[in-house]
Amino acid sequence: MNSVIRVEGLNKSFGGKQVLFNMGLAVQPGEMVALIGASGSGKSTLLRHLSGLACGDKHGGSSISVMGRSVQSGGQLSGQVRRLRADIGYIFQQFNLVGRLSVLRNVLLGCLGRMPRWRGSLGLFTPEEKQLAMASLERVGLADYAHRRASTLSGGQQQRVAIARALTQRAEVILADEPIASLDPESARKVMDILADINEKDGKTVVVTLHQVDYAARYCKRVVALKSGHIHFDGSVDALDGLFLNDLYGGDLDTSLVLASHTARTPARPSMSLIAA
Ligand SMILES: Nc1ncnc2c1ncn2[C@@H]1O[C@H](COP(=O)(O)OP(=O)(O)OP(=O)(O)O)[C@@H](O)[C@H]1O
Repeated sequence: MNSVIRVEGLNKSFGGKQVLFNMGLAVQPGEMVALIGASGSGKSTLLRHLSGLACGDKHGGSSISVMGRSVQSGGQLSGQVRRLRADIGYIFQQFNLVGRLSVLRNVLLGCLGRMPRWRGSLGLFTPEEKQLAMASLERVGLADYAHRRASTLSGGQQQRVAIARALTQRAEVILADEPIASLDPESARKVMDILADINEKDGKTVVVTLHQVDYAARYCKRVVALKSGHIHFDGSVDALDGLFLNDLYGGDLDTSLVLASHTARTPARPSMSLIAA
């Protein structure tokens, strides 16, 4: 099967300090992969390279492609990276919404990558685009909030708006960088439920960086663990036992939490219809 994301030989340095080392990664279409690792291990940096928000070092002949199209190679962004970004939805820890705009306007911004620039700059969206944006808001349980200012929503709601924007973008690949790091447990669960639903029902490929290993265990079958800029482990979530996590995090982790949720993973997650604002 052709990988939807392929990384080969990626090195990255900041001011002479190398932070990613010869990374290689292949993600298949429809996978939901958790990127875990201690703070500073390189998770966000790797994710930023996948969408061309950062460029690898020139040496080492690195290459990154998404959906068979080059994002960058040899430390240079591809000329088609802007077009390619239309297929990549990026979810940020701090949501990246325009607070003074309505929720619906924010979601419509997802259309910009696929419409003529002049129409985008005038904010002229077609009825079909508005319909898609409303359907995306419905999907994340926030249709009733469409005309509210984005800044008036809670953090969890804003993150769901950001996901609705990625849905409206019709992104095939969703990269989520610490999407639940600043959310309370209930909001975090809703956000992860939505990402899992999009992965399962729409077959979108999801790569999500997570600090909370219990969420990785609950929502992802595959885990890629980074340690000091190296891929330390890439395989089944079943490997997440206490010994493994102590080694990865240097003992700075409550593994009882992880193992409890890992074994309690079997009960089905609530259906999307149960996700309320
Ligand atoms: N723009 C930058 N300039 C200099 N150093 C950077 C920059 N971005 C990241 N780094 C360094 O790269 C390394 C990896 O950082 P990164 O943010 O990718 O780690 P992380 O695993 O995502 O951490 P966290 O979980 O805390 O977000 C760290 O040493 C960090 O200080």
